[in-house]
Amino acid sequence: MSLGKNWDPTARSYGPTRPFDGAQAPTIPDAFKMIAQTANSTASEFPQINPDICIVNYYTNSGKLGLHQDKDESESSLTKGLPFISISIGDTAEFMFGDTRDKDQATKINLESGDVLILGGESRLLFHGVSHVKTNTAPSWLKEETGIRPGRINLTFRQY
Ligand SMILES: O=C(O)CCC(=O)C(=O)O
Ligand SMILES: [Fe+2]
Repeated sequence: MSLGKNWDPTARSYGPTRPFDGAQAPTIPDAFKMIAQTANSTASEFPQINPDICIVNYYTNSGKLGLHQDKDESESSLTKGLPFISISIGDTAEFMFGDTRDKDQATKINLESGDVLILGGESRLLFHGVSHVKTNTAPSWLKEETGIRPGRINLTFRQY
Protein backbone atom coordinates (compact mmCIF):
# COMPACT_ATOMS: atom_id res chain seq x y z
CA MET A 1 0.00 0.00 0.00
CA SER A 2 1.10 3.59 -0.21
CA LEU A 3 0.56 6.75 1.78
CA GLY A 4 0.61 10.32 0.49
CA LYS A 5 0.22 9.40 -3.16
CA ASN A 6 -0.97 6.13 -4.64
CA TRP A 7 1.74 4.03 -6.29
CA ASP A 8 0.46 1.91 -9.16
CA PRO A 9 3.05 -0.85 -9.60
CA THR A 10 1.56 -2.01 -12.91
CA ALA A 11 1.68 1.41 -14.59
CA ARG A 12 4.76 2.38 -12.52
CA SER A 13 3.25 5.76 -11.79
CA TYR A 14 1.92 7.86 -8.91
CA GLY A 15 -1.58 9.29 -8.63
CA PRO A 16 -4.05 10.60 -6.02
CA THR A 17 -6.26 7.49 -6.05
CA ARG A 18 -6.08 3.71 -6.46
CA PRO A 19 -7.19 2.84 -10.00
CA PHE A 20 -9.11 -0.31 -9.03
CA ASP A 21 -11.47 1.30 -6.48
CA GLY A 22 -10.81 5.05 -6.59
CA ALA A 23 -9.71 5.16 -2.91
CA GLN A 24 -7.63 8.18 -1.86
CA ALA A 25 -4.14 7.43 -0.60
CA PRO A 26 -4.13 7.98 3.20
CA THR A 27 -1.90 10.83 4.43
CA ILE A 28 1.51 9.96 5.85
CA PRO A 29 1.31 10.13 9.67
CA ASP A 30 3.53 12.95 11.07
CA ALA A 31 5.26 10.47 13.37
CA PHE A 32 6.38 8.45 10.33
CA LYS A 33 7.61 11.59 8.55
CA MET A 34 9.55 12.62 11.62
CA ILE A 35 11.43 9.30 11.72
CA ALA A 36 12.33 9.54 8.03
CA GLN A 37 13.42 13.18 8.28
CA THR A 38 15.51 12.53 11.37
CA ALA A 39 17.31 9.71 9.55
CA ASN A 40 17.69 11.97 6.51
CA SER A 41 19.32 14.72 8.56
CA THR A 42 21.95 12.35 9.97
CA ALA A 43 23.07 11.62 6.39
CA SER A 44 24.26 15.19 5.88
CA GLU A 45 25.77 14.50 2.46
CA PHE A 46 22.27 14.23 1.03
CA PRO A 47 19.66 16.96 0.59
CA GLN A 48 16.79 16.97 3.06
CA ILE A 49 13.43 15.82 1.70
CA ASN A 50 9.89 16.60 2.69
CA PRO A 51 8.39 13.15 2.01
CA ASP A 52 5.08 13.14 0.16
CA ILE A 53 5.10 9.42 -0.65
CA CYS A 54 5.54 6.44 1.66
CA ILE A 55 5.34 3.03 0.00
CA VAL A 56 4.75 0.16 2.38
CA ASN A 57 5.81 -3.25 1.14
CA TYR A 58 5.09 -6.48 2.99
CA TYR A 59 7.23 -9.49 2.13
CA THR A 60 6.29 -12.98 3.24
CA ASN A 61 9.20 -15.30 3.99
CA SER A 62 9.23 -16.28 0.32
CA GLY A 63 8.98 -12.65 -0.87
CA LYS A 64 11.57 -11.09 -3.13
CA LEU A 65 11.98 -8.03 -5.31
CA GLY A 66 14.03 -8.10 -8.51
CA LEU A 67 16.80 -5.61 -9.24
CA HIS A 68 15.31 -2.31 -10.40
CA GLN A 69 15.94 1.42 -10.32
CA ASP A 70 13.57 3.84 -8.61
CA LYS A 71 13.15 6.45 -11.29
CA ASP A 72 9.44 7.18 -11.34
CA GLU A 73 9.63 10.28 -9.18
CA SER A 74 9.72 13.74 -10.81
CA GLU A 75 12.60 14.66 -13.05
CA SER A 76 13.58 17.47 -10.71
CA SER A 77 13.65 15.10 -7.71
CA LEU A 78 15.87 12.65 -9.58
CA THR A 79 18.16 15.35 -11.02
CA LYS A 80 18.71 16.77 -7.56
CA GLY A 81 19.45 13.25 -6.27
CA LEU A 82 16.82 13.66 -3.56
CA PRO A 83 17.23 10.59 -1.38
CA PHE A 84 14.73 7.89 -0.64
CA ILE A 85 14.77 6.60 2.87
CA SER A 86 14.05 2.93 3.50
CA ILE A 87 13.17 1.49 6.90
CA SER A 88 13.04 -2.25 7.57
CA ILE A 89 10.86 -3.92 10.20
CA GLY A 90 10.54 -7.63 11.05
CA ASP A 91 12.56 -10.41 9.48
CA THR A 92 15.98 -9.67 7.99
CA ALA A 93 16.25 -9.22 4.22
CA GLU A 94 19.21 -9.91 2.03
CA PHE A 95 19.31 -6.66 0.04
CA MET A 96 21.30 -6.39 -3.16
CA PHE A 97 22.54 -3.35 -5.03
CA GLY A 98 24.84 -2.56 -7.92
CA ASP A 99 25.44 -0.64 -11.13
CA THR A 100 23.68 -3.16 -13.38
CA ARG A 101 20.68 -5.49 -13.36
CA ASP A 102 23.03 -8.46 -12.95
CA LYS A 103 22.32 -10.32 -9.69
CA ASP A 104 25.70 -12.05 -9.69
CA GLN A 105 27.56 -8.73 -9.71
CA ALA A 106 25.40 -7.11 -7.04
CA THR A 107 26.67 -6.42 -3.53
CA LYS A 108 24.58 -8.15 -0.87
CA ILE A 109 23.97 -6.83 2.61
CA ASN A 110 21.59 -7.77 5.40
CA LEU A 111 18.87 -5.30 6.31
CA GLU A 112 17.75 -6.11 9.82
CA SER A 113 14.71 -4.87 11.69
CA GLY A 114 15.28 -1.19 12.51
CA ASP A 115 17.88 -0.63 9.80
CA VAL A 116 17.62 2.50 7.69
CA LEU A 117 19.02 2.63 4.18
CA ILE A 118 19.31 5.90 2.28
CA LEU A 119 19.95 6.09 -1.45
CA GLY A 120 20.57 9.63 -2.65
CA GLY A 121 22.90 11.76 -4.74
CA GLU A 122 24.98 9.56 -6.99
CA SER A 123 23.55 6.39 -5.46
CA ARG A 124 19.92 7.41 -6.13
CA LEU A 125 19.69 5.40 -9.35
CA LEU A 126 21.53 2.28 -8.20
CA PHE A 127 19.88 -1.00 -9.12
CA HIS A 128 18.57 -2.61 -5.96
CA GLY A 129 16.27 -5.39 -4.82
CA VAL A 130 15.63 -8.04 -2.20
CA SER A 131 17.04 -11.51 -2.89
CA HIS A 132 15.34 -13.17 0.06
CA VAL A 133 13.84 -12.75 3.48
CA LYS A 134 15.35 -14.84 6.29
CA THR A 135 12.78 -16.85 8.23
CA ASN A 136 12.44 -16.23 11.95
CA THR A 137 15.03 -13.47 12.26
CA ALA A 138 12.84 -10.66 13.65
CA PRO A 139 13.79 -9.63 17.20
CA SER A 140 11.79 -11.64 19.74
CA TRP A 141 10.75 -8.47 21.64
CA LEU A 142 9.17 -7.11 18.45
CA LYS A 143 7.17 -10.29 17.93
CA GLU A 144 6.10 -10.39 21.57
CA GLU A 145 5.15 -6.72 21.84
CA THR A 146 3.45 -6.24 18.48
CA GLY A 147 2.35 -9.70 17.36
CA ILE A 148 3.94 -8.90 13.98
CA ARG A 149 3.43 -11.79 11.61
CA PRO A 150 6.32 -13.64 9.95
CA GLY A 151 7.93 -11.69 7.11
CA ARG A 152 9.22 -8.19 6.59
CA ILE A 153 7.73 -4.71 6.30
CA ASN A 154 9.64 -2.07 4.38
CA LEU A 155 8.71 1.61 4.27
CA THR A 156 10.28 3.89 1.67
CA PHE A 157 9.87 7.63 1.96
CA ARG A 158 10.29 9.79 -1.12
CA GLN A 159 9.59 13.28 -2.38
CA TYR A 160 7.86 13.29 -5.72
O1 LIG B 1 12.21 -3.65 0.44
C1 LIG B 1 13.22 -2.99 0.19
O2 LIG B 1 14.18 -2.97 0.97
C2 LIG B 1 13.33 -2.22 -1.09
C3 LIG B 1 12.01 -1.69 -1.57
C4 LIG B 1 12.16 -0.99 -2.88
O3 LIG B 1 13.14 -1.08 -3.55
C5 LIG B 1 11.06 -0.17 -3.40
O4 LIG B 1 10.00 -0.07 -2.77
O5 LIG B 1 11.24 0.43 -4.47
FE1 LIG C 1 13.19 0.35 -5.14
